[in-house]
Amino acid sequence: MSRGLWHPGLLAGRPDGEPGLLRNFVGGAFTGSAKTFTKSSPVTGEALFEVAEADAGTVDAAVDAARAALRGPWGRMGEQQRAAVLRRVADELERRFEDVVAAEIGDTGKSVTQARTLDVPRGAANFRAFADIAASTPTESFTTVTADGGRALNYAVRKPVGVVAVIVPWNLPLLLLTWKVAPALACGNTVVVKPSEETPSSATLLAEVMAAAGVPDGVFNLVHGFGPDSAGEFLTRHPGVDAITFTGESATGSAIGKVAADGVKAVSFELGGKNAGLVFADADLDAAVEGSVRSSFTNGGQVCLCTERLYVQRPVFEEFAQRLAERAGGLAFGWPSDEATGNIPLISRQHREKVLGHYRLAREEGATVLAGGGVPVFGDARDGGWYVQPTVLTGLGPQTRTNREEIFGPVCHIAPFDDEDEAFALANDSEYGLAATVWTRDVGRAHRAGAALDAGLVWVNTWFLRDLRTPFGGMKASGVGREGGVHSLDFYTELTNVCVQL
Ligand SMILES: NC(=O)c1ccc[n+]([C@@H]2O[C@H](COP(=O)([O-])OP(=O)(O)OC[C@H]3O[C@@H](n4cnc5c(N)ncnc54)[C@H](O)[C@@H]3O)[C@@H](O)[C@H]2O)c1
Ligand SMILES: O=C/C=C/C=C(\O)C(=O)O
Repeated sequence: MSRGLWHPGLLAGRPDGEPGLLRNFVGGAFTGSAKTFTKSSPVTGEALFEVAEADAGTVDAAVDAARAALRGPWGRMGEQQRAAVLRRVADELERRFEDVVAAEIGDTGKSVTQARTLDVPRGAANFRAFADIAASTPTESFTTVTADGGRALNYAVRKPVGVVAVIVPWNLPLLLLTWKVAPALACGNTVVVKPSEETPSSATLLAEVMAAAGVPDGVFNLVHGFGPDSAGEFLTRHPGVDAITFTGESATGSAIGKVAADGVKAVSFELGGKNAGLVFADADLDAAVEGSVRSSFTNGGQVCLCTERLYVQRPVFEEFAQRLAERAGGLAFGWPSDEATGNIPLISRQHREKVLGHYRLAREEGATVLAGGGVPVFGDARDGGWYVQPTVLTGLGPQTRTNREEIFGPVCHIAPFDDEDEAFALANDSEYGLAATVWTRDVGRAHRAGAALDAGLVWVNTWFLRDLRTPFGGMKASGVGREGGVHSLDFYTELTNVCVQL
């Protein structure tokens, strides 16, 4: 018999008896369903959970519950009261800290160090940040002088959009879910969330947290399932949904965009990337190597912000390439529960096939493999999981598929450049425009990069350093719109301008 859903065995990616059942959460109650699917461990391939797949009727019930809750106590609260509820959610998440860590590791196989320092703290931080932002951001007001010399007062009122569908991927499950749920709720909306089929656990635990924190029934609803012809599509097609916020692949964003257009629904899309890192010869090379190890290999390279294209100025290219390859080869393959673990498994067999397909393609395109390129052998249960070696490639031109397609694994290609203009042009030569990272000691160049690079996020001498008040999102195929700070308020509210003739 299982010792509960979030048992310590998950920290090693192992089951503990019979797989537990993860259920949908509708109108404040957990509900099962006729159909279930199996969630397996990326670490060992063993079955961890059965998950209740929401059918169209369950999605209807979730949307109805969300709509009804808009008219209930939630709809009557002021923003300060809602902020207080969200702070209780953050407190409760922290009280359940080790359960959430176990849930995240069970689903993804990520390292305990990352879960404890990034994923779970950011979950709590998202609720506190948007409680503060929503409760303290003013709206505009203008006095108008009319033709006859009279006066009119204009002021804007923020109102919730209504029922928001939140559809998120598997790579940073709690972080990405709460990054959207927190501002949506802070603005007075109600939500129906659809986590990835690969990562049902932390969203289920968040439903427990919501109930314990006193979030009124129907404000947070959860439906499990897949995309097409399943919970994801039922939700985006639902006429009762007012807005869709989505993080995931660009192709999925495009499919959802078509459906949203039919329903004339507002969308916010955070999509894929093929992010460049630029290392100039004047950079602190130690910092650039360590920063690039992080930016290419964190979370098994499964972060939309990860660097898959590194361009290094010619005088330091050889040294940088050699040092990066050595560091990649030296990253520890521990169990998730080992604090020193540097490599984590990919999320699924299917995703590993995709990444290994790219490793093969790179060789076919003529790449030189400086590190990795294959699958590690453990001699233990992890051989049943979805690990690949962190991989450093070189020798390919900018038009190769390796340098154009998002791989979403622990892999980067490294190529030399001669001057700043060439570096910026190479970085911009992409269908995507999410993030760029620049390593330089030249302060003028740092600012020129910020202006020149076609990316929603430009980091200088750092990577993935986040302030939740700042705009976040991508250009080109990397997204539509911005979230973060007041930009989240703009998406999760409707503004009514009130004009009063004085
Ligand atoms: N820009 C960002 O902020 C950001 C952040 C994280 C991940 N990503 C991107 O996410 C991708 C990896 O995640 P993934 O593989 O889970 O993405 P995905 O697009 O396959 O799936 C994302 C979510 O959409 C659902 N979905 C799939 N098809 C759907 C449909 N037709 N209708 C409704 N829902 C549907 C999935 O079930 C899942 O919950 C990468 O491309 C990565 O770059 C982007
Ligand atoms: O995988 C993508 C990471 C996205 C990060 C955020 O959305 C964030 O830090 O708010």
